[in-house]
Amino acid sequence: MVSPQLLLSGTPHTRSPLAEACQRGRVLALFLTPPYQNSCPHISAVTSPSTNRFSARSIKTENEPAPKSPENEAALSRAKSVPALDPGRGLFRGKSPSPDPSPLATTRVRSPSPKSRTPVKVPERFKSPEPPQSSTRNPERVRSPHLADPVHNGSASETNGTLNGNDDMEYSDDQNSTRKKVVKVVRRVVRKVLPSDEDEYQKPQETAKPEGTKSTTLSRGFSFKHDTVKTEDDISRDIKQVKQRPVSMFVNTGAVKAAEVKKQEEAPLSPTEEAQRRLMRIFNAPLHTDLPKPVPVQAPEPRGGVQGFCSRVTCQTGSVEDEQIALLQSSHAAADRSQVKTEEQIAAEKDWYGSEKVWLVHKDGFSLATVVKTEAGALPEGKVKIRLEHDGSILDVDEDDIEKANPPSFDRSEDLASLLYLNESSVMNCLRQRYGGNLIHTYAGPNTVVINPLSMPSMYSEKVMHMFKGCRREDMAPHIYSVAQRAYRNLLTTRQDQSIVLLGKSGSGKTTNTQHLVQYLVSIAGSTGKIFSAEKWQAVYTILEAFGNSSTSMNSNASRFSHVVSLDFDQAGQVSSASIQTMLLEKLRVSRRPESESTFNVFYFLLSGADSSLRTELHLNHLAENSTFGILPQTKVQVHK
Ligand SMILES: Nc1ncnc2c1ncn2[C@@H]1O[C@H](COP(=O)(O)OP(=O)(O)OP(=O)(O)O)[C@@H](O)[C@H]1O
Repeated sequence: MVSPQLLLSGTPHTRSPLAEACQRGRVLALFLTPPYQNSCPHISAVTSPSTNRFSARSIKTENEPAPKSPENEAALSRAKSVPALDPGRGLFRGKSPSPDPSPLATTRVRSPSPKSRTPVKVPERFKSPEPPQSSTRNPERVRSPHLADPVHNGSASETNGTLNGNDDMEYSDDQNSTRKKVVKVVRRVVRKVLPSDEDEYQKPQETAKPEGTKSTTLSRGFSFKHDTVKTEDDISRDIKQVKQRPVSMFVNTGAVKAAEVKKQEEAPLSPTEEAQRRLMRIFNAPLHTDLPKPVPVQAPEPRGGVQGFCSRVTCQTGSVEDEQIALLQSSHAAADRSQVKTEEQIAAEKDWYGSEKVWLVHKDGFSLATVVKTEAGALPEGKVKIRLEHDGSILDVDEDDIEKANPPSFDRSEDLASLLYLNESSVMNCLRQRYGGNLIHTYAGPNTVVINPLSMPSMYSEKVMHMFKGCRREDMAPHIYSVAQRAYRNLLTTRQDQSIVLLGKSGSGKTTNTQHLVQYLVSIAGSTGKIFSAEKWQAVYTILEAFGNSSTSMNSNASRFSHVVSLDFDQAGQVSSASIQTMLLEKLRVSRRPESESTFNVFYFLLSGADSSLRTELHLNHLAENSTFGILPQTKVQVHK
């Protein structure tokens, strides 16, 4: 299962990559600002461009000054007492946090939007439904204007049926049953002719409606997910989803994916889905047996100079951590060595080129083949004869379906840009070979591709960090720490802003890698007066995650907002302040959450933290026990110093 990829770039900051990234969707960005800059003007480059109209509008609205009103003034005065989330005025700047930071921290990490929110005029049809009218009331008062006249054709009454269910008392039973039948038939026909998303969306609600639950007074054009009475099962299911998260992230995702794959086998796939499945097949396929065996894990001898490997850590103990270091070192050394070829290798490569190896691209991935030479005119134009390597079968295929293969020495190439033949199959083959050897990071020119390992490898530790400290990019194996190191080094040598933008689909590891970047920078650079630390960052992020993360079909702890982290450095190269700006929070999830996905984590945390009297008071006493999330009431408030 797996392998969403993640593209990272650690290049000197310019507006264009960020703007481009933002146009593509949700991104994470990390800015490093040298000492001469007190504020970071680039955040606007992240916030303003967006192709998502809804998001763009909400940002714009939120940033506009609000009209003066008592409420707004109160909000403004509140905002004044809270440090703004300007990049230059970081959360961690200045004094250490007060001993009881929890309420303040929550406010301080808020997106700056509320203080200037413009009241939105809600169109009449989008307003919350009125409470159901009592049947003793005068029907004239509650009747919808659409039903001023008695309706006999059924369809019209269906459109408004839920608005005036009680009004129908004036009809006789016979009329009612006939009407209902007609409504059913019309509804069925309409659904068949015009199957819409909305219908699909409403279907589960109808089936899930518990017996005895009255229809809610909703217009057909808009409905709230929670307007149907939520059963204990629904709530417990949501709780379970969150509970399962820390235990087995990928088992969950895998189960969902497996179910999806089954479904998709029946339905035609979109090009994106098809590409995703092809990717999964490639990464799940066993490694090609003809390829050279992985280089034995052993630390190379430390060498100095520009081309030498920057080896600060030697492996003595043989722990898992050391193995990882040795693996990185040996793969880098092997890549280095591959530039100097022995006579044997040169001869083997000559053979390779002489036999003209190609990749045959097919729907399951690509297969190695050799072009069979034929006489001119023996094959129709545009066709080529090949012999597949794995079973020796001869095929006539389209020229467009083959791509040139690189010699095996390029299989674990550290930089995709250095491949002799740069095509999709060769790139995938290189990534696949590296992934099979536990090497999830690969350079792609100035960028770095990271493949989600779906496990917790020991490639992130202080020891590994130390290995990268002070090194140059060419002396280091590809790693997320080398991205951070390169940005830090550039910052110190050029005194220019640096940015690292993380791109990738949901679940590809943007958040995880941001954590590693921050951790690396703060532990390597240090922090002035310990104002900033990895623990403080983690504490802030815990709160952000509670309010902005939820379980989705792609990721059981998906961030439903974008954020920009800025680190400011002083003359000594230490972190002097940090800030985080959040944007594009998927607020709609509160009122309209997608089927089989949860709402924001904080709701489940609150439920699990409520004591029994509060639960009884709120009629929540039938919910699962407090320990559902492993958060006990007395320990649920954690103060991070
Ligand atoms: N390099 C990695 N090493 C270990 N685990 C990883 C790595 N990258 C991702 N993961 C795991 O994959 C899961 C998803 O990662 P993460 O939440 O960072 O993805 P994301 O891109 O931020 O997703 P979203 O956009 O939905 O928020 C996490 O459980 C994380 O532990």
